[in-house]
Amino acid sequence: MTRKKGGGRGGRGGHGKFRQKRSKEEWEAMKRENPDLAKQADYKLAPKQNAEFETYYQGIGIVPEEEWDTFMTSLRKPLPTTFRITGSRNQAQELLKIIKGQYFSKFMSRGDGHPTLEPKSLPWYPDELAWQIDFTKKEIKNDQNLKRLHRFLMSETESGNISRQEAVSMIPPLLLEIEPHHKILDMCAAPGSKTAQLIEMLHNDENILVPEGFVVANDRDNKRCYLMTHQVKRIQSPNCMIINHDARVLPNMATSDDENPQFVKYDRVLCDVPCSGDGTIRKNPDIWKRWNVNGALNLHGVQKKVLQRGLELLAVGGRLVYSTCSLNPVEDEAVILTLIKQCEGAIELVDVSDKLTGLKYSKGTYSWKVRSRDGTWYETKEQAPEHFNNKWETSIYPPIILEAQDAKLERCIRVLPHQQNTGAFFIAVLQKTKELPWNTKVEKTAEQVIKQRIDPEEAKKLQSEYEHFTFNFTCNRGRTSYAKCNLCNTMCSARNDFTNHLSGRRHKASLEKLELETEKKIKTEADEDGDVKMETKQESVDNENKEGNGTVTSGTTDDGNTELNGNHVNVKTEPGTSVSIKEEVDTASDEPPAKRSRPNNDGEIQVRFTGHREDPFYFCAKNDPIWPSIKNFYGIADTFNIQQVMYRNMKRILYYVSEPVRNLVINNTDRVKFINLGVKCFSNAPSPLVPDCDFRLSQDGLLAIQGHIEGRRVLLQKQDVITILSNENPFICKLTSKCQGDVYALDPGSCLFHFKPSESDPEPNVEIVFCGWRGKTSVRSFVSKDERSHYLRICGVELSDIQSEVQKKKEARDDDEPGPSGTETPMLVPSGDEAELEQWNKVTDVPRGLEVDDTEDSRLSFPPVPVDNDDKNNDDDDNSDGGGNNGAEAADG
Ligand SMILES: C[S@@+](CC[C@H](N)C(=O)[O-])C[C@H]1O[C@@H](n2cnc3c(N)ncnc32)[C@H](O)[C@@H]1O
Repeated sequence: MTRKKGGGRGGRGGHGKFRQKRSKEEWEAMKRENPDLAKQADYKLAPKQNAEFETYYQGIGIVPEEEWDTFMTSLRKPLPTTFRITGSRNQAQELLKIIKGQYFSKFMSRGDGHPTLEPKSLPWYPDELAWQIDFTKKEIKNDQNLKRLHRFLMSETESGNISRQEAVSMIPPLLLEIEPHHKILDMCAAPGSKTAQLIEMLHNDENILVPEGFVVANDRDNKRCYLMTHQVKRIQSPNCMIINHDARVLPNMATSDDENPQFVKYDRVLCDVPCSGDGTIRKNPDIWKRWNVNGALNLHGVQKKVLQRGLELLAVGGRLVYSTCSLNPVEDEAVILTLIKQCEGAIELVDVSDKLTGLKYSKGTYSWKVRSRDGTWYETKEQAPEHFNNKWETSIYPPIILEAQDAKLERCIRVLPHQQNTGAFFIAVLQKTKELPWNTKVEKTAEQVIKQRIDPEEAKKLQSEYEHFTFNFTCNRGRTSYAKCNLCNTMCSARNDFTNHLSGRRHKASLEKLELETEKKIKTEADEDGDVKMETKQESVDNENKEGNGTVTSGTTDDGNTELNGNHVNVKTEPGTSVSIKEEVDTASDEPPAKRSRPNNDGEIQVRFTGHREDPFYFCAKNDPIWPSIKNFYGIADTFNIQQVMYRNMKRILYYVSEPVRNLVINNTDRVKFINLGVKCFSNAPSPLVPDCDFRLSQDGLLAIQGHIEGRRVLLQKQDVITILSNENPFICKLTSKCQGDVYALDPGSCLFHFKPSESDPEPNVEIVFCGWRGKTSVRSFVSKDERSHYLRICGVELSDIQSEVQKKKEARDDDEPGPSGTETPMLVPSGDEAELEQWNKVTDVPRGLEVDDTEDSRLSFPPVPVDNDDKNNDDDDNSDGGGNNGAEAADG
């Protein structure tokens, strides 16, 4: 019998009959007729109470008794609004000036009987770039007086210049102290608010257009990876890649395709693990209903394994931040302490108390208790009944005081909601001081082992008995600290892990596979004389990987062991050969190489990743035939490496990635499931006006590549920026005389507009670079409407100044009068009411080429409308090119 999704009382995510979708009217009727039922059905109306939650946290003692009531009261209130100003330092400072001057000052004291807005900058966030307003998002949205602020926040968020993020969630990236050269791993990254912050920090130095470092953002949930793509895309960084793996077994990434490749060790790791989330109860009131003590107990194991893998991938000297939005020590200190003990001095908690000046928080706790669902408290494993201990891990119990002191657990940070009106959060900063004990390269010989063992006879016996294992007896007071299975690359950290592994399916399968492989090798490599060339077992496994038939990557599995990670892609091979992605791309051709991911029956080895199947990533070859025309047309310097340009399906949209990102992709396609990377830098949009080049610049990747572009650059004065951005297609003669000269000197086609502050034109104190089009008699910009608004704001333009023009245009449209030929079209900037905003969206999103034409004959010369339907790399809502179908909107191009 199958149960309907979401149906059934107590079913996963369902509140039985209450959980059906209702229209607004139905809700209203239900509230009138049966308020009790309505309350139960709507978690927003349900009482914010949970007796088990209260008893538990009162019993645990992380909130001082005298603060308990304030703590509970604050948990029941909705969250205030917080945001960060992003972007390069200069851009951020300019926007900050505008926010303070034009938005906040007006709302500081409204004098209309309403409470004032009182925005506060978060004292612990550098340069006044993070702000809190004690109004909820909804209050801001619904208050007529705050409409303008609301629209500003929305528009600047969409253009990526501010990020609406919970205050506490900004702390972990901050504590990672990112520098431009850092290799950064975000293990559980979706939906990506912290990833975005990490990428921004990587790009903090505006003198470095493409930093050396990179961000690998991973999430196990395939769908959430796509959510993250949207979040990350706003930042337009060629230094980031999104991958899709279980963080417990996150594959190693090779830095080369040598026989013995080096694997990436990250300088910074963010381990923002899945958690019970009770710290987000203010934002997610449904947690009141479903919280119980088992939530944390269930997650403790996963959290430990993700952290363990993070520490394995961290470079010695590197820093890892572990964080949860849970208040529960079982998910917090218990996880940290376990790993500190397990790592035997290789990691330590960092004291960051001086890094967060002004943040109120509680220090990590030394003691807690474990509670079962029947309400019994346990302080030690010994107190708990056997059935309880069989179910839960030993590491959930509190430590003895000395252990907690040794580990310096007080260095952990727990932010409580009432301390400064935020969500609750836990953060621990760890430093890796030496290699982890189970990763040390020196493996003990049987003789050494015997010397250090309490029971040398048993060690000797074990070592000779289990040929695939290496035993390490060097620590833990003479007890076996681990046995490593060299066959499966599995770490067994306790005696029962070892026996479980031996009898487990994985080990048996590996043994069988090894036998089969050895047999096969013996057969195929027997020469005519019957000589047999034997391979070592390790070589056999290595070769297997090179052929794309399984990848040896270590990772930690459900049972805490490290295993072979069977993540795979389809690698097209002729029988007996292996084709690397490098070889494919070096064969320059206009056609994409054969699809690597398409299975076929001859010679292709099919190996699978989970989730949505991704199109492959192809990199252009050095001598790629598409390149000379682009290079010549835009005057691209020789410093630009065409091999960093990538495409996915057809060479219609070209993406740019940083060099380290490219190298990681080409060396790891058979190990890693890449979801998204690169920024769009060129797209194919042929025009009869531009016979020499079919590719047009794209705003997304412009900042990353503009340093290499020597031609087709028009220097603007501030007045020109305003003219171009506030009109759809202004005549060239409306530009300043110097600018007119530059534009007339260009042939029609895609170009780059550049404003640099100078002595004569000092404001705004920030460079502005955007894509545009030089038509026959007019120019236009190719940037999204939100970006246009942003740059105009930076230039000090009050959008309402051109409101009347919008109104005129709107009226003309309403009367169904076509726009007069030979006139330029005023920009449609949103002003006051929703209707106008709607109109703005409508108009700027529709291809309007013919309508806004500025010369009679140019109507005939519109380029065919290129539809970016193979732009799968980025998601569908790409409006960065002025919205609508690319190219077709060009004024007269
Ligand atoms: C707390 S959320 C991360 C929030 C994110 N860091 C941010 O700031 O937007 C936890 C994430 O972990 C992911 N996740 C759960 N189990 C995982 C696993 N075993 N490996 C990797 N990701 C996992 C979930 O899909 C979820 O997106």
